[in-house]
Amino acid sequence: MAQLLTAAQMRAMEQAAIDSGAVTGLELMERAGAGVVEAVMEEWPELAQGTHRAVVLCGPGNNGGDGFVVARLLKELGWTVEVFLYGDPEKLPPDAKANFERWQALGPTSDMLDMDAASSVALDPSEDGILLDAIFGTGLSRGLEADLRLALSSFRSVVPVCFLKSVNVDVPSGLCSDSGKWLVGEDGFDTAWRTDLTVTFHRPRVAHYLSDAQAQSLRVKDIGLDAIQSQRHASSIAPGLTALLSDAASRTYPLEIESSSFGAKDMLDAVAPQPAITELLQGCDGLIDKAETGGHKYTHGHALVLSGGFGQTGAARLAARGALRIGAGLVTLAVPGSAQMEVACQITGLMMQRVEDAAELTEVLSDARLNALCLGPGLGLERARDVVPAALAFERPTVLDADALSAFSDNPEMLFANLHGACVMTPHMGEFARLFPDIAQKLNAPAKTGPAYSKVDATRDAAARAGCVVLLKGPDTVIAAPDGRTAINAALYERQAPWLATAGSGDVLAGFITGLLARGFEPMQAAETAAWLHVECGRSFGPGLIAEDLPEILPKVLQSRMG
Ligand SMILES: NC(=O)C1=CN([C@@H]2O[C@H](COP(=O)(O)OP(=O)(O)OC[C@H]3O[C@@H](n4cnc5c(N)ncnc54)[C@H](O)[C@@H]3O)[C@@H](O)[C@H]2O)[C@@H](O)CC1
Ligand SMILES: [K+]
Repeated sequence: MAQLLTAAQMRAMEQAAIDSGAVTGLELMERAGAGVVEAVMEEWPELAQGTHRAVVLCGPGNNGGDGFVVARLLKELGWTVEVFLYGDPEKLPPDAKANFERWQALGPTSDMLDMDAASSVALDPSEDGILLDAIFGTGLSRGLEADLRLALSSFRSVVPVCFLKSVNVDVPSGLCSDSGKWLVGEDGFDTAWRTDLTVTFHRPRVAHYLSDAQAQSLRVKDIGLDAIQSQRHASSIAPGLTALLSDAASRTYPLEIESSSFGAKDMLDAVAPQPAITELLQGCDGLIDKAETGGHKYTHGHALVLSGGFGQTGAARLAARGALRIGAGLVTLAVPGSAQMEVACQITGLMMQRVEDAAELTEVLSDARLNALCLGPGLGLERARDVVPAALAFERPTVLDADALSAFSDNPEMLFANLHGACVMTPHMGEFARLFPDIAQKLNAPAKTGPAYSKVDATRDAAARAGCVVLLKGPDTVIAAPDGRTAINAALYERQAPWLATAGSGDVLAGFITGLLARGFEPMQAAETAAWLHVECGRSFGPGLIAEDLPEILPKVLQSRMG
């Protein structure tokens, strides 16, 4: 678990620390610069040996100030350091200016817009090292102007020629730190580029987990705000925004901020996956101890997974297997007559029930022990339009995926009218855009100014409109509840699991969520936990993964959490 901060929140925390008198802005900047140097050495231990080369690009604000600190520290280590500035040194804010002046005592600063600046760097490819982007951080307010973009791309073209690693201070310049969007300039162009390393401070920004096209690696360096904050009153206020990274990560206690611009509504609470995971493992213990405790399979819930017709049952079978593996006591596949033989030949451990249409489903659901439903994988559009309203009428915990969403593309209002608070919708971006066209349009529109409308904003808005949990898939899966609680399950950086992009993977995720709903997890918790475990399964299996492997690797993942 990691708590994520917006630019405004980070600024408010820094300001509160400075106002408390415990630290100065200059000291925080020094720690930030030292943190960057430390992160670079950690990322590439070979750079910690001997001397190397740094090309440092500084901007007109405090991000640039961090850059001047890095330049000085590396120069003191004996590195060859070349510094370029975008902007007027006279207009630098006070802390950045102080560090500019300290750098000036050690070496020159050139104009970054000088046409020959980048080519002079390229002339000497003799030493490896870093290209440091300290142009803009959390203060970026609009897209980069064309002359700066041109200069930046010239410097970037030097990177492979000179064997440099590309490093960003805080965020890559041009990326909106609240939304993960690359802001476009007046001419509609942006500066998108995937770099080697981003070094940020105190806590990650929201953007670090919202875009997979920014940096290969992310390091978060402590600048002493935790130590200051532990001397102050700690608070946590919902609704929260969390990255579901690891239940082993440290707990966070946000500073209590008195600034009026820093309202409770924006505060990020630490809604960790820890409680959910713990509960799940206790559930597994319960299964193991079933004989002793007298537990019964019905006490672990009974999930019903609706299947499509003949030749279309694979997706539902995958979902059902996922639901069973994650701990539902019983899982039944609801199958039309045409597909009964096909399903019967393929399943073990699962049960089967003939459900031809909405009327038969209504009859089957009169059994109140069927306490979680999965609608969508392989269901078929026509069958979905028939059975989905009938299923939703029972107001049981329900996952809606794939065809259960696509079937209502032409009339999303009809679906929304039937949804209830115990539902979890799991659209991918295409399905999302068909159900929430206006929200998707807002999300996909190029942004010239920040903070831009983000995937977090879009998922929250969709959850509020639908009145249920929405899980919007991607390498940066966002999960939001109608009350504003939000989590990002990011399969980025060290949690990358590209193998999850395989046919049927989403069906298993729907099954995982359904299984947890059957176990009594509340919808948000079920979606968060299932999404987290889904990525862990992908990581655990590794290359060669097919969807069938996901439920089968789950026991190993769960056992590893039991320690
Ligand atoms: N506030 C603090 O105490 C600390 C801040 N730190 C650093 O400070 C950064 C934030 O500093 P700032 O708030 O000064 O913001 P930035 O340094 O990101 O940039 C702000 C400046 O850039 C200008 N600007 C914004 N977008 C522009 C564009 N597209 N074209 C041209 N100019 C543009 C603004 O008018 C402003 O002058 C953080 O990202 C972090 O790197 C760290 O030193 C830690 C301590
Ligand atoms: K930067």
